[in-house]
Amino acid sequence: MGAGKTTVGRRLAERRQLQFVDSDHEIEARTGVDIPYIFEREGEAGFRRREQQMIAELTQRRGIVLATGGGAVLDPSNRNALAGNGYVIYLHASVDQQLARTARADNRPLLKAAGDRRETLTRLFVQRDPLYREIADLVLITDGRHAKSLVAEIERHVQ
Ligand SMILES: Nc1ncnc2c1ncn2[C@@H]1O[C@H](COP(=O)(O)OP(=O)(O)O)[C@@H](O)[C@H]1O
Ligand SMILES: O=C(O)C1=C[C@@H](OP(=O)(O)O)[C@@H](O)[C@H](O)C1
Ligand SMILES: [Mg+2]
Repeated sequence: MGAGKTTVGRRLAERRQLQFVDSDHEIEARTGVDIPYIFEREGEAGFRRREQQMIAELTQRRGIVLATGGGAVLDPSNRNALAGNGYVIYLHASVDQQLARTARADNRPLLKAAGDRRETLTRLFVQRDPLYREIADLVLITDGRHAKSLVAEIERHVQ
């Protein structure tokens, strides 16, 4: 969360004239409600089921830039679908950077729940970082870097 998947993904798609798809936005469009509402009604497990279905579907499309939610990497079938169908970029961000980038938004239920945000992000980072590395074709350190420069670096790698 706050690594810049949605922001960098959208800019990359614009630059390459590809369609941009964000799995969270697709889930919201399909259900007609927002992510916090899904967490409220169905819990995280319900959201993960929807996310898994959506990623299975979206990874069958070609010629798109797909941004996932930060927790999609937890599910082995998501990891297989992503690694098997696309070029996977891990946008790495430190917990400090994530805290700064997510400070204002209130649309991330895992960060709104009771408890210390730093502790939550640290726990998620420890759990997820190895899983991202397992499937990444490219790892980019995003701390202190503008989206524009990250997009330029991705373009250099994929060309
Ligand atoms: N490289 C960056 N530098 C500065 N701010 C960024 C960068 N990438 C994203 N942001 C900002 O951080 C916030 C979270 O970015 P977002 O793209 O939603 O992250 P994610 O989808 O990975 O959770 C947004 O307000 C966005 O404008
Ligand atoms: O890290 C997570 O588990 C989540 C990240 C969110 O997406 P972003 O990573 O785009 O914020 C969204 O899918 C949901 O709130 C759960
Ligand atoms: Mg996002």
